[in-house]
Amino acid sequence: MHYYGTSAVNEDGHLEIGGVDTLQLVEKFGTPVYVYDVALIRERARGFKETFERMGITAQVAYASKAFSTIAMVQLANEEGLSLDVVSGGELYTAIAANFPMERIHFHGNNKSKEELEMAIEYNIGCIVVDNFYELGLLQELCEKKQVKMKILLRVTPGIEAHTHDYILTGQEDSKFGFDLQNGQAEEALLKGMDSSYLEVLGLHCHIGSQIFDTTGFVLAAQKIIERLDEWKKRHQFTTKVLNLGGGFGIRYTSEDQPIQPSEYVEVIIKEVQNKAAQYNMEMPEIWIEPGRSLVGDAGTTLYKIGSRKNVPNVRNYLAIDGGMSDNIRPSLYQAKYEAVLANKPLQKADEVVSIAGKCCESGDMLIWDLPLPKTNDEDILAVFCTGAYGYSMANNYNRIPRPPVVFVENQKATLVVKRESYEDLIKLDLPLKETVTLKN
Ligand SMILES: Cc1ncc(COP(=O)(O)O)c(C=O)c1O
Ligand SMILES: N[C@@H](CCCC[NH3+])C(=O)O
Repeated sequence: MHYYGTSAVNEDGHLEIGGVDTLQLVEKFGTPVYVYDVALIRERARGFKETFERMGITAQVAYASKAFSTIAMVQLANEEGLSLDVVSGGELYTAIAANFPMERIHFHGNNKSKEELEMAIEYNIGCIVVDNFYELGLLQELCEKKQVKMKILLRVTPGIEAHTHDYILTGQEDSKFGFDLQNGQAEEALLKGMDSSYLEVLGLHCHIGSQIFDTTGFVLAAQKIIERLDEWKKRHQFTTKVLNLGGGFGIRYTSEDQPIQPSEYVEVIIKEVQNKAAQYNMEMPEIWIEPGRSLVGDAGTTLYKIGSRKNVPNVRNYLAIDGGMSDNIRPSLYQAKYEAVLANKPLQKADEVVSIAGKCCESGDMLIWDLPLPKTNDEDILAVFCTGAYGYSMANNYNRIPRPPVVFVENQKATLVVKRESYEDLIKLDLPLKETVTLKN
């Protein structure tokens, strides 16, 4: 079994994380519960930042908070000197509540509303990553009205097909995101941005997809963008201050995944930008990146209680846990795979193969297929590894299942950072039939 970060088996033969026995966590916080290894998040953040520092590159490492956005996580990102990528008013609001420095916030999204843009302007955030012509016009209008100048990056699609699941591919021509670099739209957007007295085009952004293991896509994207920047320098005297190459660095969920170290992705990107910049006699831009999954993914473990079992003779043994697609939708959405152990006896030899079913009313609510496990009793605790990215952030209340709490562990200490949702929370926004407002014609 692969143990991530501070995860280990302790003297009592239990899984521990951050020096805390997971069974104690279960006793205190119940199940399901998301547990985060804070030391591992810090290590990952430092891995990215130190590589830029070592190679003498001015950079921003922006945590893509869509992967896992809570006040405590945003504060942790701030403690580690990261910048922050937000994609909605809600993520921005979380950053505001966490007192995150506004100048290090970058606002993304392919359909930011007028209200969201106004909020970004009001809080004077670091920059807006403009995605399309509609937004460019709207932002220019809002900035003019408020008589402010906003820094922007233009998100471009370089026409790269990275090797990953179709739903998380974003750099190809046929994408809902960004200005196309090849068909002239990116250049048109640049001219509009340069022409505006209320916008300052800091540079370009691209994000080719998520859970990518190969550096080729990043290299090709950097090449294509810098070639275009050279043309724009000649034609429009535009020099880019910033080149943001997005996130998407892959992590290990199972033994099928073989990611490289975060530092290796960064080194390859830096070297390519340096080579290309030298080739075109271009000033070296700042390099920004936006890792989400690779900062928090393997730091998260979800603990579940084992419940019912259904054996279909000669077919399959189903073992159900007290969560499922409501706290981790990734297996149902992307056929994502995970590894797991019994937290109360991780070293015990497997003696059967089971499939872990969630408790939602959906046949597709299967968390792990064909997992070798020791014979289980109900009340055993299943620890599913690597659930730190897009688990809590994509959690939902399907079947009115309350979302689990989030606990940070570090140096033998556990801190509750998100409370468990209660049944009262679930109905908090509901109004009884008689009190609802009806609109009459
Ligand atoms: C624009 C942008 N930046 C950053 C990310 C973070 O990606 P990941 O979590 O794969 O690092 C995403 C998500 O794919 C994204 O769309
Ligand atoms: N939510 C996706 C990644 C989407 C990345 C956001 N652009 C996942 O869990 O893999």
